[in-house]
Amino acid sequence: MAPARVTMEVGNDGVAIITMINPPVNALAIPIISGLQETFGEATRRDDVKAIVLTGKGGRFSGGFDINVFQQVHMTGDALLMPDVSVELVVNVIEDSKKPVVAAVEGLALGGGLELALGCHARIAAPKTQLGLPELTLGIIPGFGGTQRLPRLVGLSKGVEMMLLSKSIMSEEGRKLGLIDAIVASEELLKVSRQWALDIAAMHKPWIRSLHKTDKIGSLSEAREVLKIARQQAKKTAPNMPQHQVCLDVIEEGIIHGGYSGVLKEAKAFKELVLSDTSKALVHVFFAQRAASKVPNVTDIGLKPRGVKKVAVIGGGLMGSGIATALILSNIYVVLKEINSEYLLKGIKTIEANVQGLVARGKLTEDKANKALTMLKGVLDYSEFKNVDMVIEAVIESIPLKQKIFSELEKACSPHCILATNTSTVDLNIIGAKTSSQDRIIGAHFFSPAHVMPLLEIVRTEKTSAQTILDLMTVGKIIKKVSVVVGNCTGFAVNRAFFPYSQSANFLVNLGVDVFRIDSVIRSFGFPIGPFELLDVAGYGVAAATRVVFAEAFPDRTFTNPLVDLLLKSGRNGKKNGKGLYIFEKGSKPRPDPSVLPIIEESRRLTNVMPGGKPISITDREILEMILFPVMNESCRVLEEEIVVRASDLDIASVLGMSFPNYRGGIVFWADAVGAKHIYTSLKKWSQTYGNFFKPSKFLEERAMKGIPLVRLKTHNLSFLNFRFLKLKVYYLFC
Ligand SMILES: C[C@H](O)CC(=O)SCCNC(=O)CCNC(=O)[C@H](O)C(C)(C)COP(=O)(O)OP(=O)(O)OC[C@H]1O[C@@H](n2cnc3c(N)ncnc32)[C@H](O)[C@@H]1OP(=O)(O)O
Repeated sequence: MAPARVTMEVGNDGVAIITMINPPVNALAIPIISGLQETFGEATRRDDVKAIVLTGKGGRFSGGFDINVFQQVHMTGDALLMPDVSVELVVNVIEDSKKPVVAAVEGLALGGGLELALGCHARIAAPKTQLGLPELTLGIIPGFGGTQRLPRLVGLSKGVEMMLLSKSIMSEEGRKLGLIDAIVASEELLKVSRQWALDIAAMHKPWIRSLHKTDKIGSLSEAREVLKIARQQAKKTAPNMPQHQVCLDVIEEGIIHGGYSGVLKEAKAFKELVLSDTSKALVHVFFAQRAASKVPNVTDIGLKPRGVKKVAVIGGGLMGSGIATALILSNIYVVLKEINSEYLLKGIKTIEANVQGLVARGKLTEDKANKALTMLKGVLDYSEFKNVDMVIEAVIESIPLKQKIFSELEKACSPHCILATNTSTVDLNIIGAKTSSQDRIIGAHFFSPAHVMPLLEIVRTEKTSAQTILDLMTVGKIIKKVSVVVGNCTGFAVNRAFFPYSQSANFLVNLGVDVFRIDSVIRSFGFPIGPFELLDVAGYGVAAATRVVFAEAFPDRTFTNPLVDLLLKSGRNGKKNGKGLYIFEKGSKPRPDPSVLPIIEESRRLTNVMPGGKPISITDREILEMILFPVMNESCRVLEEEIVVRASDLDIASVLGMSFPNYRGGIVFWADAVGAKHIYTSLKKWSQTYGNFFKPSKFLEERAMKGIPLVRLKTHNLSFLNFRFLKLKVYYLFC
């Protein structure tokens, strides 16, 4: 690939076209920043240049500052690796240029990319160009003046909303808001932009320095009110992340003391935040997500994905209908098969309700909803299966039933059809045992609700062909899921690593710890709900079924306890019947139900694990550790058995599949920040008191003893990760 560079071409009309070239997104890498300094310098000096147009090559303006540089800063701790762009380039060179500068924006202008455009004197955009400042998702704030210029162009409330929610807008909305001066067809973009620049030079169009605009900010008291409300909301929605409040402080500085003062404060805060633990974790998650799309011997051997246009889904229950919804929303034809018309109708109604739910929440237009529903057909037999490209089986977790279905599929489908199962636990070799199609059998493990949750766990056996894996990954991309390819074992990667999660929470309850306190500790850590509310929401049936599977697979480390059975016996069914450990009432948040306490007491009496029969005394930190360290312990086994390609795959899977807080980087990243030694010593101590459930794995023991980070797998020679590990401060914070 050619190196990142900036070119300049001066036309006969006296307009210099400065183009950033760094595919695929023209990220502002260091050579691009220095290239901009040089070319702008030259354009300013040259007498034949009257005006300047800034653009990006390849239909994308810029995806922002090069995030790889943040990673280098995290590895070295050296914030000086980041050049001073905000004042030296955007203010001094672009905004204060003696020659007008127009941004010709196409495809996307995000983060630092949009900030460069904001520093220009006008912005011309192609239709459907994505514009946004998503920096907060990386644990930082905009650092090239975006906190000051965006509110001055679009208004304070809108600017705050776009930054705090990292919400992009399209150029059409940008035009209405005043962010974009004109929208023109892609082919006309440069022509119109160069004329616009000449018009500014000739004073036919206004020469606007957005940093000096004040008309859209409102009065000081109005601005303070907007910021106050935003602060309160951010406290609730992002309680453990510093960048939200810092962003608001920086905006306020500019409102009180002027835009330039705001720019200076922003630059300082930006550099501090880059070094924060939150930024380290979120940048790690950014790259973990992209790394998951690269699977050795699948995506790097020159295979081309075969088109998957029509998919059959077997089973219209919760999972099947969710999967069918996800497919039709992305224009893939779905044949939904059920065993009788009553179940089929129920499945179709669920899909319709899923689609209408998205309309009601403003996530889908009525037109698109209607179009999606035309992509769905219900059937009761296999006659439509001849020409489907893929089947996804989503029936109950019964091995004989799944084996029967797969034998039937072999006959009903073409020999090239992909045969996928949505099982969350059952070994794929067992499901395909009665077929001779093992090369095209694959796991497509969706998370509930399948049309909403972003993760697709793709399970391969040693016989699954690379083509089959690639095709399913491609379907994942089309339906906007993040695919993580994992190996075949009980529970695969996510459910396997997390099976101790609810068991350790139950262990604590049986040791005398309050159910609702446990949920609250887990929520404070950053999970959206605690393990017991999750139990109520997911339903006790799921818990009972998976408990058996894991108990059979891992009898040495399973904590069996009677709580779910006791709850069921007392007529509680969780959210399903409105009564579990919590009370569920329409229109209000689930409330802890104190009348459940005698049932919990009964469970404690039956398990009899409390030392001396008395409830243990425990801190919040210990509660968190006793719940998450067993998960890390099992994650170590997943890493050791190479169920995942790389440790960061488990990080992204834990974030997207289990809602592990992304600002803690995922389960393995967080474990390394805590330190293998501390995890190992704690587990060892608990195993001596409470038994094998807590016994540390060999992998963890080895890493703890040798001081090697968990992230490093046998097969990878990633010596720099060791370096990163040494640099990581333990950022094990409770907020
Ligand atoms: C000072 C400033 O205020 C600070 C900043 O600007 S911070 C950066 C702000 N910008 C962002 O957060 C945008 C991040 N990027 C994205 O959201 C998406 O990549 C995108 C919407 C631009 C494109 O998405 P999509 O087309 O699906 O491609 P995607 O696979 O994500 O990215 C393509 C490649 O570009 C890389 N890339 C994207 N944005 C990048 C960036 N800002 N820096 C470095 N690399 C970047 C990705 O890592 C990926 O690399 P790979 O092929 O080696 O894995």
